[in-house]
Amino acid sequence: SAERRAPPDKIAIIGAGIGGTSAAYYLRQKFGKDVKIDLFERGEVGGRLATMTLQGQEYEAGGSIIHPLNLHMKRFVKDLGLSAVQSSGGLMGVYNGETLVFEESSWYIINIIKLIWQYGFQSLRMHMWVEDVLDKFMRIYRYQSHDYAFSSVENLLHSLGGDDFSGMLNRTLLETLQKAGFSEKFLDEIVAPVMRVNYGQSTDVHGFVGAVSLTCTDSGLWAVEGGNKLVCSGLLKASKSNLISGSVMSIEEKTRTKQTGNPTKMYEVVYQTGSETRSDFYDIVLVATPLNRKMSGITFLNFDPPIEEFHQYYEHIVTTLVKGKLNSTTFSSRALDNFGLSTVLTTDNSDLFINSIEIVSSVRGNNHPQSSTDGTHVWKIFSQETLTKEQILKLFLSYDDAVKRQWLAYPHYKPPEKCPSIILHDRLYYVSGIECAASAMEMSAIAAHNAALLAYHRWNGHMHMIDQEGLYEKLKTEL
Ligand SMILES: Cc1cc2nc3c(=O)[nH]c(=O)nc-3n(C[C@H](O)[C@H](O)[C@H](O)COP(=O)(O)OP(=O)(O)OC[C@H]3O[C@@H](n4cnc5c(N)ncnc54)[C@H](O)[C@@H]3O)c2cc1C
Ligand SMILES: CC(C)=CCC/C(C)=C/CC/C(C)=C/CSC[C@H](N)C(=O)O
Repeated sequence: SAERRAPPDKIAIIGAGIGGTSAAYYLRQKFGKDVKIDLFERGEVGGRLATMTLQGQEYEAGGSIIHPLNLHMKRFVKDLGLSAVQSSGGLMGVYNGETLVFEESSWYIINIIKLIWQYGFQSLRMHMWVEDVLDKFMRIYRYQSHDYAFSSVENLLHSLGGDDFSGMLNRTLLETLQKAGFSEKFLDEIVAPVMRVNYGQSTDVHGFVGAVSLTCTDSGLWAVEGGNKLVCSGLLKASKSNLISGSVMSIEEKTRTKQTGNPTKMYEVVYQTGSETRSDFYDIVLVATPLNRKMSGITFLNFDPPIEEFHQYYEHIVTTLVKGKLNSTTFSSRALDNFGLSTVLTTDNSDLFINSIEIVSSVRGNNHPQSSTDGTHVWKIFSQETLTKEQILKLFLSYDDAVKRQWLAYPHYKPPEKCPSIILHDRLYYVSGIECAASAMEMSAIAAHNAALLAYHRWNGHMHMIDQEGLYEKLKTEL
């Protein structure tokens, strides 16, 4: 077996969302108990996994749903002793600004007949296309369980399914599905609404994020009881990392003399905590927060060549929770008693001021929308802009309370996509670059695992464990 160098003394991770906390977990697994890991967080542990409180109950405000085949998230929940709850399976409709162009039925067989009647076998074909992408995507778990790492997002995707797979970043979902023979009607009425609810965008996103988004039409979606952010606090604790509440301002490489007397290149991390500015030195640094358009306010000082800048902007999305009685006549001619839908998605119509509206349950409920005798529910609305009072009154006959949270939610996807480097500098790694492929909790966990493996192999000179070609064939026969 390959020789191992002494582990690093100190590692810094910037950002305590799911990316940063899972990086801490995997770094601890790889480098062992003696490495000091500092995790910097300027806001709340969880980042985009956060809850909002409405009338004393907490609801997911950011990352909400998890796919049944998101194996890292599944493993975290198990290892941390948390519980999963199934996401509610109410009925969905699609509104185009004038009418409901599609409505689910509570009868499975009626649903199938409706789908075939309206769209032929396109729904089935779409599921087959998505399952094919997902099948290839699942190979990452095998590669990571054998400790293989990738130095770029493109290499990672290429290892999963070759040129066709990494090439999905370069074509729009629309082009991809049109070429596969899907009709305009199906793309407008089914595919586009799914892109709007999940990524606040259109079918102009690239094919890979399109497929990830469409996996949300699978059954068995779930969430973490008590809130998805519990995974982050659990991983932080399990990794025995040291949380530093502060905002990282700059990173610079400097030569330091360690206790051993050897001059060593380290990164100086300067951060603001309360009114104080402090700094500390690290052997390895992982950045687990988007660097796009200076969103995270981190400056890389005196790097030659300079650390690249990432220009792609993040979509502004507003989550609004309203406890009230829906004005169902905004969407259909039916009164509330007869409405029956718990989710309304929307087509890509610029006159619409919402992307979606759905009934939600509190993170401590059993995730079946709390029953209501008077037609009042808690509704979650996604919109590009903050809703005005007039807009809320258009959606609701009456409401008791409303709260909102704004996000720079996920990248604006515009193929062809050139992903950021994972290796920003010798021992400086970028976890969040994976969001160029798709932004989701599981994607951050995969990127974190990859960055931890990459840092470990590069530290120990195990270059054969990085960007290995033909992994699928190589591992197919191994148990
Ligand atoms: C409204 C919404 C709905 C979503 N729904 C889903 C969903 O249903 N399912 C799903 O899988 N995904 C969903 N996502 C996406 C998912 O939430 C994100 O992909 C994921 O949470 C990103 O995690 P992260 O750790 O990579 O980044 P973040 O959670 O953004 O973590 C980065 C952290 O870094 C901190 N930070 C930034 N700059 C500094 C600094 N200078 N110093 C110190 N700390 C800093 C931030 O405060 C933040 O806590 C949704 C996202 C949003 C916004
Ligand atoms: C990575 C793979 C294979 C699957 C992840 C699928 C997934 C859960 C993607 C999340 C997409 C996303 C950003 C959804 C946002 S809105 C979700 C939901 N409708 C809500 O109510 O919050």
